[in-house]
Amino acid sequence: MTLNAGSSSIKFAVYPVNGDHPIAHGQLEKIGSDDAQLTLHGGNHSETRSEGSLDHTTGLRRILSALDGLTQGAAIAAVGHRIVHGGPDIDAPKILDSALLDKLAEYAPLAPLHQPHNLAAVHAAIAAFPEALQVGCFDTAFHRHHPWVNDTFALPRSYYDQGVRRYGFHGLSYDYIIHRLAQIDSHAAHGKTVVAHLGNGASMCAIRDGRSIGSTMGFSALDGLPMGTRSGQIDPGVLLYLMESHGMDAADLTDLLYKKSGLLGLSGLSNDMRTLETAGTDEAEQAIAYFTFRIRRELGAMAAILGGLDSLVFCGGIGEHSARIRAEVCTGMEWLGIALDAAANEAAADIISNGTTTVRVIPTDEEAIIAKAVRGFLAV
Ligand SMILES: Nc1ncnc2c1ncn2[C@@H]1O[C@H](COP(=O)(O)OP(=O)(O)O)[C@@H](O)[C@H]1O
Ligand SMILES: CC(=O)OP(=O)(O)O
Ligand SMILES: [Mg+2]
Repeated sequence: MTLNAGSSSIKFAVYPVNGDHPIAHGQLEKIGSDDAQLTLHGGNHSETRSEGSLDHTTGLRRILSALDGLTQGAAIAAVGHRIVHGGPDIDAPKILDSALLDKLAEYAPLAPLHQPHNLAAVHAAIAAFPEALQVGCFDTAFHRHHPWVNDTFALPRSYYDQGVRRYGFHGLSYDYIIHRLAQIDSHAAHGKTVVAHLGNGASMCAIRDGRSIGSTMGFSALDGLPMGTRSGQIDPGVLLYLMESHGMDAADLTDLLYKKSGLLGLSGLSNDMRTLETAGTDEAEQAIAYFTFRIRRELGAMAAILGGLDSLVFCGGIGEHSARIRAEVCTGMEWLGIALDAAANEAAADIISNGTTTVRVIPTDEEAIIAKAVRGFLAV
């Protein structure tokens, strides 16, 4: 079984121990809204149902009971978990024992929208499947060998030694995409690639010869692009000002930056791109304009650190499904060798650019990369 708790979703799948096609899979989306949707697929059965308003904990309980029905009580040999933060040392999947779980709990303040839910899922899985192996797969692991200049901040060196580093996230998604790109076009997978993972959380990754050399996310999953409810990059002077002049403390800033900013804050309406694209208000349009502006800006920066660009890949809920956002990101990027093919983009075709830089849409599959890691531990 794989469990992948994102900020607004829980994705899940059940695989046979020695096969890479899930026997059941699905997702609970729009957690935190009053209209969460649970989609289930398994055998001949497919359904989407409204779950109303629920949190991650209740959502996980409903998922486990729905899966029980779909898998007809099949024994669960192992559960693979997406864990957003693995800290400075972890660069590969790990068996989750109690010492490691205690260590991972210490990183919860660094990823408050994710780490507590990821660890709650581990404890729920231990309770539900006490005999199963529990495996952690880390969003940070793919980025752990960044060049030093991209791993540090310009603070006194002791902070780096204490773990104040640029970690980067969405690593399971990037790992999957680069594996998939290697299957589609092995030459491209060895080249200079930028992957834009645009979901409720959004980041971009600069990949050279299959390895991450830069991420727009940094110490936390707040940095870089604006997101559903997160600010993205912000001048730290703003935070000092808010503390000094508005009397805000750490809890106020956490709430502001993680839960009230980004697309939600700018639009005053929603964190959900589908809602913003159809809203038609000036504020919703400005939120979309800021989102795509920051993606283009980071794309230029990443092409600079890569020394050029061979491939741009879109993935994540927005990257995979919004032709409009892909078009707005690509507009004006001819100088980078991108020439959008509008019809191919509308159709979300494999290749959507006619220029020297290949632009692709590749649906990401964090579950597949988790399941692969788990199979490694089961030695099948
Ligand atoms: N057809 C669509 N058009 C535009 N945006 C979409 C579409 N489908 C999903 N999205 C957006 O994808 C985002 C969720 O992405 P996802 O990767 O599932 O989230 P999470 O970061 O929680 O894993 C939401 O903003 C949602 O509106
Ligand atoms: C790290 C992160 O932002 O994850 P998600 O996109 O699933 O919220
Ligand atoms: Mg996600």
